[in-house]
Formats: sequence, C-alpha cells, structure tokens
Amino acid sequence: MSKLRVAVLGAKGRIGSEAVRAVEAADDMELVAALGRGDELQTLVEAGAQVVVELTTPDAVMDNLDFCLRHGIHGVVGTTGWTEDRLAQLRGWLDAAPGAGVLIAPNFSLGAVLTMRFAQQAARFFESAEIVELHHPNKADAPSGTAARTARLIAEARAQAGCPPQPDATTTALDGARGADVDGVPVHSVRLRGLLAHQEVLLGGVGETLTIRHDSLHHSSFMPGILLGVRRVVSAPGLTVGLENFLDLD
Ligand SMILES: NC(=O)C1=CN([C@@H]2O[C@H](COP(=O)(O)OP(=O)(O)OC[C@H]3O[C@@H](n4cnc5c(N)ncnc54)[C@H](OP(=O)(O)O)[C@@H]3O)[C@@H](O)[C@H]2O)C=CC1
Ligand SMILES: O=C(O)C1=N[C@H](C(=O)O)C[C@H](O)C1
Repeated sequence: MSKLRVAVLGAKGRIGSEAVRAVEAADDMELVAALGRGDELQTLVEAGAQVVVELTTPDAVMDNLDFCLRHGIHGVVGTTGWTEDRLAQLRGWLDAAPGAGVLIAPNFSLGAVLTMRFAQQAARFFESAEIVELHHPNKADAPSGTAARTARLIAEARAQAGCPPQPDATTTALDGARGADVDGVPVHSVRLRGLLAHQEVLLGGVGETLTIRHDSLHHSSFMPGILLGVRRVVSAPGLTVGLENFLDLD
C-alpha cells in the first residue's frame, strides 16, 4: 500500500518538531516537507503533499489553510485561535474544495479529549463549573484552545438541560480576578515555568465538588492523535472539529 504523503508546517516549533519525528517514524507515512516561517508554500505542491499538519500560530494558520485547500491538500490542524468567523470562512473554502477535509483538534491528547467529554457529561448535574488551565510561559494565547472548547461544551450541555446561570455573588473584583468569561463559564489561565499543558475542570454542587484533571507531561502525548488525524482526514471531507469524532467514543 502506498504511504500517505505528509507535510508539517511549523516544523521547527515545540510541537511541530515532535510531529516531524512522529511522521518520520510512522510506517504508513512519508514526510515530504517540513516548513517553517518564511518557507514557500509552493513546496507543498511540488512535494506532492496529501496532508498538511498545521502547527504554527493563530496569525499564520488561515493563510496556510487557504493555500492548502486551493491545492486540494487535506489539513490536520492543532493551531489555536478559532472563532466562529474563522470557522465560517474555513467552511466556505471547503465548499469550494470538494473532497478535501480539515480536522481542527483543540487538543490531540487522548486524556484531554476524554476530559472534555467527561466535563460535557457532568456539566448539567452541578450548579457551578469553572476551568483552570495551566501552561508553559512561552504560550502566546490565553485562554488555551482546549479550555475555550471545554467551556463551550459545558455551556452547551447546561443550556440543553435548561440549567440556570451559575451562582456568583461577586459585585466588586479586580480585573481578571474571576477569569475570562467563555459562554458563562469562568476560565482561569496560569503560565508557569516547568509546566507543559494541564487543565482542571471544577464542578460544584451542594455539599460536593468534582474535579476532572488532565496533564500533558511531554509533547509525545499529542502524537498518536496527530497520526490518527492524518490517517482519518483523507476520507473525511469537509470540516471536523474535535478528535473525538475519529475516536468512536459513543
Ligand atoms: N492541538 C494540540 O493538541 C496542540 C496545539 N498546540 C498549538 O500549536 C501551536 C504551536 O504551538 P508551539 O509549537 O508550542 O509554538 P511554537 O512557537 O514553538 O511553534 C510555532 C512554529 O510555527 C512557526 N511559524 C510561524 N509562522 C509560520 C508560517 N507562516 N509558516 C510556517 N511556520 C510558521 C514558528 O516560527 P518562528 O519561531 O520563526 O515564529 C514556530 O517555529 C499553538 O497554537 C499551540 O497552542 C500546541 C500543542 C498541542
Ligand atoms: O500551546 C500549547 O502548548 C498547547 N496548546 C493547545 C491549547 O491551547 O489548548 C493544546 C495544549 O493545551 C497545548
């Protein structure tokens, strides 16, 4: 069977450099390009890339995906910064590129995907839900893409179940003391040397709390998810948001 021809964008970055090694080590894949800032995207076409793994920055990701989809190249995207407007634009490009698929994975690690799923399932049973995400201090964006996604899933689950707004009697606070409000769920961001990527979902009811915690201790935690995404996206046209869609969790 022929190998999947894979390129990595952001290949010199923290996760991109690990992804380059993972693709090189995969028996069913061939690394055909490893590009960084300033490299010519045309190289992807000349190298015959079928799938691009996009691990750059929120500033770069849209132009990169536009190029890929105009050339019929599938995308597996870990880069953060997704808004409804950006998703709508991406859907438009996908409509014009029949057969092409893009996976956006807020988090490629299995534990983080399960954390999101468990939080979504538990959300309606508790009055209060808050998220604390903790990352290395070189991270550019806050809150993390994972925390934003988790908060939205919690908010959706609570809205569907008809839950009232969370209790919070705060009337005076320093800016930021109650975190960022993501669809009514407070999200608190910690940046600390020594950490990689961690998240706690705190749920509270009368007389009890439930804490769901996940820790990524090394970038290797993201690699099985990236490789799975590459294998599956070639037969998943259109937009897929969340690795859970390729994990048969239900
Ligand atoms: N979904 C997931 O599971 C994960 C997602 N991430 C996300 O991935 C992204 C990258 O994270 P991280 O590796 O830590 O960040 P880094 O800053 O270490 O890496 C980003 C890399 O992209 C390069 N780059 C910038 N612009 C371009 C461009 N136009 N074309 C090609 N390369 C470019 C940068 O080059 P230069 O240094 O010259 O600017 C840098 O080497 C972030 O959004 C992060 O949140 C990270 C881990 C897991
Ligand atoms: O920048 C990181 O490191 C990570 N970014 C992603 C995010 O913002 O959620 C995924 C993971 O948390 C690591």
